[in-house]
Amino acid sequence: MTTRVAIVGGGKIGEALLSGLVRSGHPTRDLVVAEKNAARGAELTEEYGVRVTAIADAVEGATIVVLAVKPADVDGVLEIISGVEDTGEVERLTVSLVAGLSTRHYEDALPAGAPVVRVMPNTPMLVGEAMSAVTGGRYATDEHVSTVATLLESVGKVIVIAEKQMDAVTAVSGSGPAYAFLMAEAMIDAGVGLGLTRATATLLAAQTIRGAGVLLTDSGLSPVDLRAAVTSPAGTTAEAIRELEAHGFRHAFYEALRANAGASAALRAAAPSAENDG
Ligand SMILES: NC(=O)C1=CN([C@@H]2O[C@H](COP(=O)(O)OP(=O)(O)OC[C@H]3O[C@@H](n4cnc5c(N)ncnc54)[C@H](OP(=O)(O)O)[C@@H]3O)[C@@H](O)[C@H]2O)C=CC1
Ligand SMILES: O=C(O)[C@@H]1CCC=N1
Repeated sequence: MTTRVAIVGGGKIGEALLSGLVRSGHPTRDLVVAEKNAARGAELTEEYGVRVTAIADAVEGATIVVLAVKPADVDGVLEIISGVEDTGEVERLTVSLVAGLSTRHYEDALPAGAPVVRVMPNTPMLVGEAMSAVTGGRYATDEHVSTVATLLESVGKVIVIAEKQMDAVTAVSGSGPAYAFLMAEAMIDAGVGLGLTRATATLLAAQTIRGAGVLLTDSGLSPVDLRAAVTSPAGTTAEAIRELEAHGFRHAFYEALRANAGASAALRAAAPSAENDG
């Protein structure tokens, strides 16, 4: 059966999914976006050739409804979706990309027994290089989870996890690209400080991070081994690593990821129907 996907929220991650699906050959006639901001909607139509419409219209006939709005906008969207009659011709699967909120939160708002799958993706989906983690709610069957996993495999790598791991996943891979970009900014600024042009420093940092990423995913070696291979005895890298460690680099990551996971849990605690079992 055709997978007709409605993406509610055409912001950063909604566009990343849209772009990834279009790049992977998903027919645009089977994709529709609901986006509140008309100018933004027009941009998406121009860029990807997809129809942008109101939520109720987008959801009608969709087999998968993806929620890609900010956590605070979720309940309003769920109210509209719940009001759209399920014709019974196609089963509607609700997929949330939203941080923090548990599958139970959606199940409580949707018609009884509605299947819900929760995903934590990341923005490299835009270029088909996402890392997505998937978990099913109480009414989601293995088939629902595998339908979503298959869809997301077309835009990157996928793992199926237990819902209780979602906050940790958000901390590592959901937000992870931001840490890599922050590191790139810092390397570029430091390179400029050492006399490189910004363009040269940007090229050097970007290709270095890309190359290191490919080594990490494809070499079969651990990060420890890969770093050791760069760190020549009495060499330059050892000096840099010593400084990074002296400035609390590793500790900063522990604390940053803890703060990130805490922020996810806080989103759940603040939700109107406070469900804390995610
Ligand atoms: N960005 C990321 O890297 C990741 C984000 N996520 C999750 O994805 C969700 C979206 O994040 P992100 O894309 O960054 O946020 P954005 O603000 O970029 O995107 C959300 C979009 O949804 C629109 N919107 C809000 N309400 C409605 C509505 N009722 N109908 C249609 N569109 C609506 C917003 O419009 P307006 O701005 O006008 O309100 C905005 O364009 C969040 O819940 C986040 O936790 C998950 C993983 C990674
Ligand atoms: O910053 C956020 O809240 C979202 C979730 C993961 C990445 N971006």
